[in-house]
Amino acid sequence: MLPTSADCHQHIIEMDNLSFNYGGRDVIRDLNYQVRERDFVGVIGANGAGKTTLLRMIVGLLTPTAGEIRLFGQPVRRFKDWERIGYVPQKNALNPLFPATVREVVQSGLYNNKSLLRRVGRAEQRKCEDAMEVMRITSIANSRVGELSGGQQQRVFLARALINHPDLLILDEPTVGIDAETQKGFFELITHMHAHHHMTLLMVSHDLDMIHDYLGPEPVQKCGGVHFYSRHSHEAQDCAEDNLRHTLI
Ligand SMILES: Nc1ncnc2c1ncn2[C@@H]1O[C@H](COP(=O)(O)OP(=O)(O)OP(=O)(O)O)[C@@H](O)[C@H]1O
Repeated sequence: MLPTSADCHQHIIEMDNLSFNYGGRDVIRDLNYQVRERDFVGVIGANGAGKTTLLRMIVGLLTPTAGEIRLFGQPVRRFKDWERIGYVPQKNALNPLFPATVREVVQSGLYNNKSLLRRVGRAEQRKCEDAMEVMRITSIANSRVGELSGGQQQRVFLARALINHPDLLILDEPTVGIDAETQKGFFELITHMHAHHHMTLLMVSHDLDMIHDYLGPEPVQKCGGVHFYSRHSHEAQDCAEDNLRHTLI
């Protein structure tokens, strides 16, 4: 049977009957949702609805009370390909004495956090310079990251997440504390990466205008107070091509 437009792309994140509670109080209850390759999923909800809790389960920092999450088909607890995923948590406030420079922190994204101060080759330096340029932090490349403002630090962590061109980018309120111009540039960048480079994105945001403009007016799924908005890049065209390939092979 030929794939339909709904199923011709790999599931990147699968959440099956997922629940989480803190001390017996349900935060996420019985969530079933799949993020497919090339989806851009926006997660909206009031403060305390459970959005950060959900992202922390997806990246393996919290264990579900019930149900399962799979990443690229693997249960999270067995998943090893973390370099395929860029994750920027909410509020990365750093100790002012944190010794690394902006450049070193951005470069560390190449090594999945294994070594902050490892030597890098020319191609890797180029990637780092590109990521810093995109996030407009080149002029502070040699500053100690602990001494920067919250918004500047956030841009450093975004550059670090982008440096590897991850297959899946997970962002928890990525533009909080960032000035309007950089915010606009950042949204242009991620929507471009979605539409033209087919990156898969999962983003928690309170920016309803951006979510509605890019992802549409209605959520595709709701779980308690957590609402999911979604848009797929080039769905019809890609799937028509895939169907054709299936027919020809
Ligand atoms: N470690 C914890 N122990 C107990 N309760 C917690 C813990 N962390 C979060 N909570 C509670 O779980 C609920 C969900 O929190 P979560 O941070 O996931 O919400 P959120 O939707 O991301 O909120 P916000 O928009 O404010 O970031 C909140 O009521 C919060 O108080």
